[in-house]
Amino acid sequence: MSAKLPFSSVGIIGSGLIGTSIGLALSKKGVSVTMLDQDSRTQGIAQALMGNQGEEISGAELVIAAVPVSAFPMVITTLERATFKSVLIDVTSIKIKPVLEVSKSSLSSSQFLPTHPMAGREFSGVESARADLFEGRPWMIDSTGVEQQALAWGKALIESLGAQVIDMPAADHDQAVALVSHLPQLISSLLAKQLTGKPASWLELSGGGLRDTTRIAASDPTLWKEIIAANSSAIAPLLKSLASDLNSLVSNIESESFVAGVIKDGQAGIALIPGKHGGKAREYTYLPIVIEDKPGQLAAIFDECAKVSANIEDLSIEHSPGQETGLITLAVSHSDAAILKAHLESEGWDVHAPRS
Ligand SMILES: NC(=O)C1=CN([C@@H]2O[C@H](COP(=O)(O)OP(=O)(O)OC[C@H]3O[C@@H](n4cnc5c(N)ncnc54)[C@H](O)[C@@H]3O)[C@@H](O)[C@H]2O)C=CC1
Ligand SMILES: O=C(O)C(=O)Cc1ccc(O)cc1
Repeated sequence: MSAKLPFSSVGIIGSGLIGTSIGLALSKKGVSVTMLDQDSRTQGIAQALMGNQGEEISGAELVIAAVPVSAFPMVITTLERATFKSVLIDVTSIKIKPVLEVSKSSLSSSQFLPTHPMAGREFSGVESARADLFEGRPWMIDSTGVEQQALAWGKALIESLGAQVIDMPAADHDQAVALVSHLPQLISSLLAKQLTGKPASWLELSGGGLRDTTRIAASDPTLWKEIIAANSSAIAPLLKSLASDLNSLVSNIESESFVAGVIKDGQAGIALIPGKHGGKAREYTYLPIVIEDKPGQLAAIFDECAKVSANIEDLSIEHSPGQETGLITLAVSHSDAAILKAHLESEGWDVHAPRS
């Protein structure tokens, strides 16, 4: 039994990005983890990563369903057949649907904790899994009607992975993620689509702005088509509102004051996004450092940060083709910025004036 966790064995159904990331983090804490997947190759890799043999899933104290939205009913059927009586947790990106599906099954609704980690990557699959994926991220649960032990186990699991529990009703969650996750995914995909068929020489000019706004366009269409379909009623009004804003912009694109208003409204919106631990909006200092285009520069900067205990909150790298130098910008706290700038300069790095 792990020192901190109230359970010692976990079965994870779905050995992709999310399932294997949870498994890796739990294995590191001494929990016995059994990985299952419909794909035997994937299951083999995931189980090998856990460093143990795996056991019968029906014997696990806690089962986590980490499958696509459409596969959750199959997980329910598997557990029904195994007369599974213990705690079940899911991680699917929408919440009303799985709650309804469990309520219609012979599984106990009070032993089922619906959850959603607001962490992930644009790359799916077992190969993309990382034990630290959930560190510092919000992880939604809906505790409505959930029995005490199931709730305590779910919270212990989430907190042990370094995530922050946010309890809200499934219906509120689905409205919220339509805005903060599903709309951004669709906009990112539509934006990236505009790039197809354009001259490669134009795309060579791409900077951080395009990269920031299109990163999640690399996401898996199979996974996302199901998420969007399951939450379409919450997403549709947001798309209509956006379409109306786009139409107004098209009509007023020649008006400087209208465009200034669009940019200003965006500033007001971005200021509302909380910092990485769900606290107040970001207040970082951005430190630009010129680096040479040779291997090891990034690692060397991280090493210097560690020497003065500077915590990197975020970073961006700008690099033009054929250029022998690049620019790395570190986002750090105000106090870390001053210490880090002085330290890097004393070590001979080319550090430029910080900006807020
Ligand atoms: N990708 C992301 O960033 C996030 C995904 N999620 C949710 O987590 C769930 C898993 O997503 P990912 O790990 O990204 O997907 P993934 O595609 O990396 O992994 C899903 C795995 O489930 C397996 N699978 C499908 N049907 C199965 C079945 N009936 N029985 C056993 N295994 C089955 C697939 O073979 C695949 O290995 C999804 O419901 C998704 O909405 C939640 C938060 C973030
Ligand atoms: O990569 C990102 O920034 C994400 O936002 C990943 C993500 C994808 C799906 C979810 O349900 C939650 C998070």
